[in-house]
Amino acid sequence: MVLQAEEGRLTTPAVRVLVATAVPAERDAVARAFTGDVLAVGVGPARAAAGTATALARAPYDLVVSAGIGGGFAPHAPVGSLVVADEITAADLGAETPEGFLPVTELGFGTVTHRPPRSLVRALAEATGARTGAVLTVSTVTGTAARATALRERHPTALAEAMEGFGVAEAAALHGVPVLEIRAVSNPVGPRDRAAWRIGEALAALTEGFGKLTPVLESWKSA
Ligand SMILES: O=C(O)c1cccc(C(=O)CC[C@H]2O[C@@H](n3cnc4c(=O)[nH]cnc43)[C@H](O)[C@@H]2O)c1
Repeated sequence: MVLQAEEGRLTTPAVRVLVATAVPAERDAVARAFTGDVLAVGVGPARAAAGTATALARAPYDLVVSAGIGGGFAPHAPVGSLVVADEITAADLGAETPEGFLPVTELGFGTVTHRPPRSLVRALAEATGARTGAVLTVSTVTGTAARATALRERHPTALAEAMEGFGVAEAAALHGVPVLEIRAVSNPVGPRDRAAWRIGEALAALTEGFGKLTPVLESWKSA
């Protein structure tokens, strides 16, 4: 490991973190509390993968974080709560069959799940008070109770859904970089009621969570 001279002392270099959000409002909420690189890469897994892969090709990073607001599965992840993913799963990448949904892995292709470093997830949850569980990546925001129930039945540990985590994780995996996903819950997963989304509350929770992140990342890097 290269050592840096800082005020006459030798220190280990800071952990290099890339945070990828979907939209600028999420980027700004993270950047209010966090000094690493924060990029708004766009909405959906494809834009998120492309934007993250481009950033990773330009500079070296130790960790990539997919972050933003998300839908929470009630009652496990209420509005305003923070979720750190112990599993980032593409929930609609596969095939429908008369017998039900088949993930691409059961069709013989690719992957549908990425797992963030367990010790880091645990440490972050302790530091921030976040809940830990699966965060699902969907290309279509869930808009019915039936779909919410089907997703929880298929993914019993799911706490939240969002639209970018799996894309960010695929890009990170291609570059051999560990990944995290952190979501602040703005709305329940279920019947669509966009007017009821508590975006301000969720963005404030995101800022507060990232304010507690840096010491955890520093001790993880040096561990
Ligand atoms: O209108 C605004 O001011 C505003 C500010 C910040 C973010 C937004 C978004 O619309 C972000 C879209 C982003 O949010 C994720 N998301 C949020 N809730 C859900 C959900 O229930 N299911 C899936 N995704 C959700 C998602 O990652 C979107 O990319 C607006």
